[in-house]
Amino acid sequence: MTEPLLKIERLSVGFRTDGGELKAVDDLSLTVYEGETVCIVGESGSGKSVTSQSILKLLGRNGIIQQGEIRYKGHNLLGTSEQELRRMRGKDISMIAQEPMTALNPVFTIGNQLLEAIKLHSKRRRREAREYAVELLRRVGIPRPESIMNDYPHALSGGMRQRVVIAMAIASKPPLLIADEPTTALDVTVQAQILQLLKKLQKDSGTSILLITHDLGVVAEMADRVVVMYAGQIVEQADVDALFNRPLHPYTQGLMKAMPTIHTQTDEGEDRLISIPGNVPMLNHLPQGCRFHPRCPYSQPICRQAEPPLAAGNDKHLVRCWLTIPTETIQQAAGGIAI
Ligand SMILES: Nc1ncnc2c1ncn2[C@@H]1O[C@H](COP(=O)(O)OP(=O)(O)OP(=O)(O)O)[C@@H](O)[C@H]1O
Repeated sequence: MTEPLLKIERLSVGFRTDGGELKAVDDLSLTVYEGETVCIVGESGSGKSVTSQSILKLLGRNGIIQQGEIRYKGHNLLGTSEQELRRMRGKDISMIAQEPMTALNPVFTIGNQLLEAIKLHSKRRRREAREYAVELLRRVGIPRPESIMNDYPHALSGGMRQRVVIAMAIASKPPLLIADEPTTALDVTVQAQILQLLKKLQKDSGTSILLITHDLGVVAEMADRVVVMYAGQIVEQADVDALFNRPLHPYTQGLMKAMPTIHTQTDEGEDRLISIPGNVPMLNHLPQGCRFHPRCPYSQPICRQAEPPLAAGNDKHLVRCWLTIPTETIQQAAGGIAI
């Protein structure tokens, strides 16, 4: 197999806070290969955004990379200067955020901002750049692109703004797109259109996508591989079909039961949402043992005492759960704790 485009190895990220240092991401490893979509899924606060922000060192001032490596085309991003990273942002790796207005400046026209993004990494003359900008707007499905160039962001709907942000993000044809909840702020029908757009762009240009979402519906639609995070750790990682056909971690199983489907409708035809009881633990009050055990319907004594390793279930399917580990191995690891 070829080298991955992006390889994160044993990454831990902390934050200095008034209450001491918090570990928001704990010993996380993942890879993204050329042309594939990897989804990171998990509830709010599980460390998805912190993972993606670490890639281009966009953590706030109180963020600290405690350990690990992030390699893009074999090049260690964590050892890269701020100047070099600034050159890489947009050219090699682009980010699409949840709320398009965070990427757009309300006082400049769409055309100004798109031309700026184009000229940042290419030597096109003004006329060529303008033609390319119009072509990009057309490619992301914006009707009447020439006239939209003169509009200000507030004149567009949320879905159209997100299309503009995507146009800016792909202007320099970056091999890797990081999209952090790109459809969460949009209406359901618009969400589907934006996902279709990302898929089409990927098919046309072979871009890799690291997609962050809390929505398993989005994962089913988009992912080749899935990373499930809980309280800063990966709890399961698998190809999308393997994950949906046979989720191994009780947390993933819970997320799937919480997905609205026709099977969860009541006799009156209303959606009955089954939620996972309890909440994600606070990072400064993590439970001993498995971080999910207080919410887990299958919790055993070992789960309350020792943290399970992330281990191979079958083939490339990884899971962090004592229930999937053979009893003899647990007894050896736990030194005789009852299971
Ligand atoms: N600058 C910061 N200072 C302190 N704690 C932070 C900071 N940024 C993030 N955190 C904490 O890190 C943890 C992980 O946050 P992160 O934003 O990655 O979660 P998430 O899974 O992306 O959730 P969401 O979907 O709500 O964004 C949270 O507990 C969050 O409060």
